[in-house]
Amino acid sequence: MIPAEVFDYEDIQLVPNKCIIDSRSQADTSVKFGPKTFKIPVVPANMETVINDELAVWMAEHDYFYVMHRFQPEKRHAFVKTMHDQDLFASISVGVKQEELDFIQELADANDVPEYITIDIAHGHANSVIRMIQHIKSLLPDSFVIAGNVGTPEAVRELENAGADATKVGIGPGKACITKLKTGFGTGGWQLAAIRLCAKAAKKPIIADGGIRYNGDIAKSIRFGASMVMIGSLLAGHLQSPGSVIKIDGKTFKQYWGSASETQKGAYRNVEGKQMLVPYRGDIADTLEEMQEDLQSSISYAGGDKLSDIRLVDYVIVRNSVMNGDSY
Ligand SMILES: NC(=O)C1=CN([C@@H]2O[C@H](COP(=O)(O)OP(=O)(O)OC[C@H]3O[C@@H](n4cnc5c(N)ncnc54)[C@H](OP(=O)(O)O)[C@@H]3O)[C@@H](O)[C@H]2O)C=CC1
Ligand SMILES: Nc1nc2c(ncn2[C@@H]2O[C@H](COP(=O)(O)O)[C@@H](O)[C@H]2O)c(=O)[nH]1
Repeated sequence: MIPAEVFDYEDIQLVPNKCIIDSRSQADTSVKFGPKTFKIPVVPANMETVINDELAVWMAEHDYFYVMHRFQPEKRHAFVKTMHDQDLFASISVGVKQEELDFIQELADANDVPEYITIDIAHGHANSVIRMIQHIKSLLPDSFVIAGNVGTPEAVRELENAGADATKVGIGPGKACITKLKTGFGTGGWQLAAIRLCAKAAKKPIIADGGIRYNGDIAKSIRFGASMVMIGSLLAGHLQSPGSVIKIDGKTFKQYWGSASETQKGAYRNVEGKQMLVPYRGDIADTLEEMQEDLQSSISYAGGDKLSDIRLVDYVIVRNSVMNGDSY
């Protein structure tokens, strides 16, 4: 049962503990997720304006997790082969339609086994997703399967019981999302509380997906039980981001659109996302490094020396007042 009392990122402050390290550089931000260990618990969203082949290669080469999107389905098999030819891990997304089941069979027949497969649909607590998890696990048992998206403990349990190795939590908190407005449903506005509820039910890792607006929100996601944090808008404005560059009144932006937007779908049918511009932010390497430095600081404030120490800190609920109009 979902409690009526819920909160989101801006309502929470983590409470500091005594520092036990002499330099933030001593704080270890690395995370084991599935078969591999990554530098930070951050993954760019599997969206067409956030990740592409080139960025995926760069991320894998630099020990960052990535999930390739599923919107050029005909290129996915070659993508897996190309990554493996370069001795890099392959991490792809799939849907749940018949052609996606067939694609899994195709990969299995060719023995091209992606290290990670993310089942990516809007309402992941569905029989179609359970069928897909079981299909992947029977044909590609060595792939680590991430299933989503969900927003309830029941959904996490059911997908885990079906064989998912991790679940992705977040229905409607995304920046380009209009699910809450179009359907009345979702975790938009209480995403952090949803992560907490889902993580308490989970026996396997969860990914917090959507709603990250500041680097500190990554630490908050970890505190409430996430093992990995998926980020769209905050990572869509970079030199390497696939969206086009747009200049308005001397300011530079990049395009960012929802995977369920009219732009992505090419038709106004079951639209639950919009297109928007995000500020240009330069090289993604700098942003990821800043995220790592900020997480190292978070670990030091937690009184620890590793990521999981953030899980142990107290928190206070400050009901939106924390921002006080702050921004940077
Ligand atoms: N995280 C989030 O809050 C959200 C994310 N998205 C993203 O948008 C993209 C498109 O998502 P999605 O529309 O699911 O993908 P698809 O259009 O590929 O739909 C996947 C399948 O699920 C069916 N389906 C979709 N939604 C529902 C539903 N509410 N009830 C029953 N069946 C459903 C579709 O059939 P049919 O189309 O005939 O219904 C289709 O067969 C994905 O990348 C997804 O992650 C979209 C919305 C919310
Ligand atoms: N409701 C919708 N959610 C979407 C859509 N496209 C992507 N998404 C989700 O948003 C996050 C990224 O959120 P952000 O706050 O970091 O920008 C992404 O990972 C998806 O889960 C959409 O069209 N509608």
